Amino acid sequence: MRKIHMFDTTLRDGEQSPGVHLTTEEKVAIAIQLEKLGVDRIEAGFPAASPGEIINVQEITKAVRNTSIAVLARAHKKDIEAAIDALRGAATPCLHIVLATSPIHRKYKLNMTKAQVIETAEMAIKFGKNYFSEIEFSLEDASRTELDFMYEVVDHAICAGATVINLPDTVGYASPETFGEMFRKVRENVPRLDNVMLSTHCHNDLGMATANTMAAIYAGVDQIEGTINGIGERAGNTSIEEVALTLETRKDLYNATSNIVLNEIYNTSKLVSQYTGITVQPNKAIVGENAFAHESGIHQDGMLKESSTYEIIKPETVGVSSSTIVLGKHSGRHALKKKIEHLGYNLTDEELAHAFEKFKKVIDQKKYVVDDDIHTLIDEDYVNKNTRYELSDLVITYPNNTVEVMIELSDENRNHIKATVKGNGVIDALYSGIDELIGIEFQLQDYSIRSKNIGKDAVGEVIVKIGKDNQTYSGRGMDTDIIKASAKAYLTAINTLIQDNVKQADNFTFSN
Ligand SMILES: CC(=O)SCCNC(=O)CCNC(=O)[C@H](O)C(C)(C)COP(=O)(O)OP(=O)(O)OC[C@H]1O[C@@H](n2cnc3c(N)ncnc32)[C@H](O)[C@@H]1OP(=O)(O)O
Ligand SMILES: CC(C)C(=O)C(=O)O
Ligand SMILES: [Mg+2]
Repeated sequence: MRKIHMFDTTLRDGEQSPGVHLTTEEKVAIAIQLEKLGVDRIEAGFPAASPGEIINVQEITKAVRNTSIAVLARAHKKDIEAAIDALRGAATPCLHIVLATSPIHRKYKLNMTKAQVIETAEMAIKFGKNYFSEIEFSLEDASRTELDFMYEVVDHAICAGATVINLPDTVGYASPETFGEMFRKVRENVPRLDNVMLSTHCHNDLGMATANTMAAIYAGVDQIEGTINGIGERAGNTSIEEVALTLETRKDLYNATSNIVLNEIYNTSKLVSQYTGITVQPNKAIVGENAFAHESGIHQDGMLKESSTYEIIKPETVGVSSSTIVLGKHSGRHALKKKIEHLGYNLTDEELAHAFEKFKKVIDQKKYVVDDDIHTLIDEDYVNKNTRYELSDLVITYPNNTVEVMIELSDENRNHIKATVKGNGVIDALYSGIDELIGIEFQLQDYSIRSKNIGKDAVGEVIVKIGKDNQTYSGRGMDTDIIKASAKAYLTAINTLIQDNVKQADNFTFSN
């Protein structure tokens, strides 16, 4: 199987995203993470851009020793000198020289003839070759360059010493049907390409950066260039994570792989988003918030039965902890049942049908149904109906600097039972008293408390989880008195435990 060389330009083309300016520390932190991700080469910056950029690259070359570091320069002596300065201490440096070749760029931007373009490229590569063994030469705007001229430039560049030839789709003009063909033709017409690496670099102006990159891989390129989260000039670059996952998922088609450590993808995406300030769109492939979220009933049902029905990538593969089931307007009974079980309830089919009917009414009024809504719609009909033990009285005293709780419960036959217990704090005494009265063994797994609104008289909400025989039961209690809320939550969980056993849902996270 072929190995595709992954050239990451998050710190160069990615930093060309409008509004992005990374500090030295941020660039170094991203470079370290890119090395962990397993990219083969990191383009660390454009040293001629500013004295600070030279320092940025120098710091990166100190921190990253096992991954090749490249920098970009125009076909200009002073740009190459800045690159020499920046890469002086690098372990495996690469000089990347760019010069446009398309008629539009030659005429309007460079004001150069074809012969001048070839001469300028040759001079720059030969000058760079005195300092670097690895030189990448990019024919900027290659996808809009005449093929015959492209062959000529590529051949001259290789003769001058280029070790990588990069044919970029600088303005995102290419389409997969013809882009792959361009690489086949250039290989056929420039035999010397067999001795160097052939690369591509795509932009996303028409939303086809990854598609074009995959077409180039299919046509035989050795290296692809891209950025994390697809950031970059204008609409951005090919996103490295999309290519890595396409190779992983479609080995049957591309018969190629990469050195990317897939489960570092999500962490890397988060880091880049945090430092660049560019948020990832929720529906972005692989790293978007919704990439592993399922909202509609038919999909959720399929997912719960067998995740491969609706997921071609397992979230853990890219470092995401789990898929998400989002309860919304389009959700169905299977998802609701799973959610209800996840919250610690076990309903009969009839109760579930009733809860589902109520759920559909609630969702017509709200965009999302959160855990509170589910608790409310079930507690109204179910928990309250099945209550065995209820709090009937509670007295808290503090004799001689200790805590003592007198608790009275009514049981299912409306008999009143009482206990007075000392404890290490009110909740400890309260829960010990309840344990003594009910006499069932279980473990308190979790206790949490929060305020439902603002002010001294706010309603406190307590959620507890208790466990017995590898099963978990939860209970919720609300009261302006948080001790009473604690007692109610504990009793609800105990009533559910007594009533039956409920298995916790696994493998799925529910959004709330
Ligand atoms: C496709 C890409 O992404 S290429 C990389 C783009 N990245 C950057 O430009 C970031 C860093 N750039 C910079 O900081 C500045 O542009 C600098 C320092 C490099 C140059 O600044 P200036 O000298 O003021 O020139 P300016 O950027 O305004 O114009 C570009 C000049 O370079 C020339 N030029 C453009 N590309 C190239 C090239 N590949 N090789 C040689 N000359 C080039 C242009 O024709 C123009 O020349 P002119 O002044 O004779 O008309
Ligand atoms: C420097 C080159 C490779 C580039 O960024 C482009 O052509 O888009
Ligand atoms: Mg680019």
